[in-house]
Amino acid sequence: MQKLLNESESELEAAQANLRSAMSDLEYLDSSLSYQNILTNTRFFDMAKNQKEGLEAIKQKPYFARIHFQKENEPAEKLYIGKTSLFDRDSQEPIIVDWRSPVANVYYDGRLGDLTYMVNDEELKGHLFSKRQYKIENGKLLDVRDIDLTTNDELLQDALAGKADVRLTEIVSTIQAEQNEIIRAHLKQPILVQGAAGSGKTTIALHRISYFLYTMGEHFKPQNLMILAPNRLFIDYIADVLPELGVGQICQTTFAEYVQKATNIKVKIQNANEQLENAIHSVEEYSWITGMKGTMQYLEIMDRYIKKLEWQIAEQFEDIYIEKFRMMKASHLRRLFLEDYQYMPIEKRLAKIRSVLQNHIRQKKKQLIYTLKKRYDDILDRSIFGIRDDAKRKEVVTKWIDERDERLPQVEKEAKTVVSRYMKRFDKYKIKVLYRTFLTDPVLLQELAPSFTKEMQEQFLKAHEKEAWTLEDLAALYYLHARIKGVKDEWKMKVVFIDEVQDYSLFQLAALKEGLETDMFTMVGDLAQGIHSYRSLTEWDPVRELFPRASYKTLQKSYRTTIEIMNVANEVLQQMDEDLPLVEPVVRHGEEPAFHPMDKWEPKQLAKLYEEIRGNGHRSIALICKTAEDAKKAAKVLSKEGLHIQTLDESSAIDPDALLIVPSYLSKGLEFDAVIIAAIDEAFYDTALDRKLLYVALTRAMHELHLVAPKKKDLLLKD
Ligand SMILES: Nc1ncnc2c1ncn2[C@@H]1O[C@H](COP(=O)(O)OP(=O)(O)OP(=O)(O)O)[C@@H](O)[C@H]1O
Repeated sequence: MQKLLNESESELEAAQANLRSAMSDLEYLDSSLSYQNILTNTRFFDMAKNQKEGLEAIKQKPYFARIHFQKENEPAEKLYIGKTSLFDRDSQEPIIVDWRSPVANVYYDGRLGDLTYMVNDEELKGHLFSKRQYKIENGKLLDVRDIDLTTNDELLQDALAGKADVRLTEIVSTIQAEQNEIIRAHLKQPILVQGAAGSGKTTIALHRISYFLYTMGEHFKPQNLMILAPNRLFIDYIADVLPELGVGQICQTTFAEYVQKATNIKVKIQNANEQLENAIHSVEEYSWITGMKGTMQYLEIMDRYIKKLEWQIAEQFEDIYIEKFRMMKASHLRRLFLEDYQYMPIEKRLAKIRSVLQNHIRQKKKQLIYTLKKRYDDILDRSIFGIRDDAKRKEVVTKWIDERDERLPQVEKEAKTVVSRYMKRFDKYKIKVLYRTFLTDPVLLQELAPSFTKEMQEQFLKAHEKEAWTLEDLAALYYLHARIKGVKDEWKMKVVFIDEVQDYSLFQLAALKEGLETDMFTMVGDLAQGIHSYRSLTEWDPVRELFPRASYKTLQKSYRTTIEIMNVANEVLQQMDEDLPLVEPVVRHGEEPAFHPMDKWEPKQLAKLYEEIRGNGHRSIALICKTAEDAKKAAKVLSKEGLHIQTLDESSAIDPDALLIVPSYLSKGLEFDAVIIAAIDEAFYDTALDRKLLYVALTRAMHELHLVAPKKKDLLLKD
């Protein structure tokens, strides 16, 4: 590797020198030639630079596994697997194969013995003699182990015993077979994953992106991929993994952010977590509206609205004329709009009709001018030869010539402007105004939502008296925008990865699918953590109906927590209304979660507990409360003790050295070495929402869990 690195360095230097001389040649060479020259040399320079950086990145840990493998009808070989591939310069033989390459699948998936694997949709056969794992750090080989089915995956055990860095890391060396199946599942098809807390959903989604770009990179640029995460905090949390996996430049955003950018509609939306807080405190009025706005029923209402607009437009088509000559019939234009171009967004259809008309009129105009000229010629002929009286003849001929000379340019001019004038009748839509009109106009509401009772209509109108925007409205705005204006190419991602998909409504997913015109979605989520379920998904069947091509997978093993912590979390999971299977922790033991009875905030005691946890060697430690209000209180109380604390909100950048104070719902997706759940002022009640909030909080802990409350039942646990 050092030899390759040296070579690569000299190549880079050479490329740099070439580029420099290409630049200096710019002045006296023919400009297009020198431009070419610079372009080629820049490309060489970039390649050399990437290669050198790639080599440097893997130098300290070039590979993590080796397979002794024989492809059918070929000699057996020993293949080393690493994060990127490395080839012998002379023979072009692989020295290290990339973990994403087809043959590496054998390492993740294959049992020892005869097996099959796929290359470019073709099934190949082979025989696997052995799988070997290496532990290499800083260029030193620390351990070597042969693995097969019977031995426990010690590398995995090691990895899981590691410390959380308040960041997600890549797991290429310990990907498990069930996870590998999802990472490598058919890339051109959608996939939906129900995975238990800590089963690696987020991690897998990120590895699938890396695998996707490796395999399909020729057809898809990273800019065409989008990952939708719940909030900025979460994006920050995953941000480091993508470059580590060799993936940069992919759009990482939230649904709300994406919609506002793609539609260019700026609205201040009520935060989903504020809505959630309202739900926790049961203060939201008319909560049926929030739920309803996420359903396919609401999508149908929007469809009806769009139909109505279409008819209004269709009615405005009239025959189009130049002078008294009809250029195109209204009925034809209407048919183009309502039928032939129906697959396009409304404004795109109108633009298309405009250009069709323009072309058509350009053709027709030539004919028209020809006909008119001919008519004048005939008349002039007749006048010249038919009128005897000189004066009279002169008068008539002049009249016709004057008329002709005035009329023909007029027709030319008319032909140029008629389409623009004609199309002026069609206004450009303002989506926000359009949608607000629907929310506030009783007649329109009655027409579009006939199934609403009188009372529902009244509540609906009342709820929208004041202009306010929620996440649900964004889905509707996006849908209307997509159907009326169409999503611009730069925002039309071709492949979408959604984490925490249980927090989406069906309408949100349908709107995205419609706007992006693709179903290539990788969706991962967990219904047991569906804390927004009053407005989002409570089962997967409707999603599977929406994505009929999607494969559906489940992950039941949790890699995050110890058996002891998972047992407590499972006790809460069992109380949920949904019939969800218990989570199986991978075999890893730890301390029994400790219960510390506390009737009111005891800052000294909590500070002592925190110090004890730190004393056990843990670094990322969170104190989770049910609500933001409670978290604020905890922060106030504890900061008086002089502890270094940070209260997390959605846009926080996590301080790895602080005691993190987090409201339960915001902790979703994150993980910490140790977690203290404090239900001192606000207990978790026996409601669907509280059970989920508590479950989320419990499953954040990797190694240690402490429960602080007046009574165990405040945490929904038995004494
Ligand atoms: N195969 C694996 N090898 C090593 N670590 C793994 C593996 N799979 C998952 N992990 C680790 O388990 C933890 C949980 O993973 P991740 O956060 O992706 O799970 P999740 O299903 O998204 O969890 P949640 O639903 O709770 O957000 C992470 O620390 C991850 O690195």
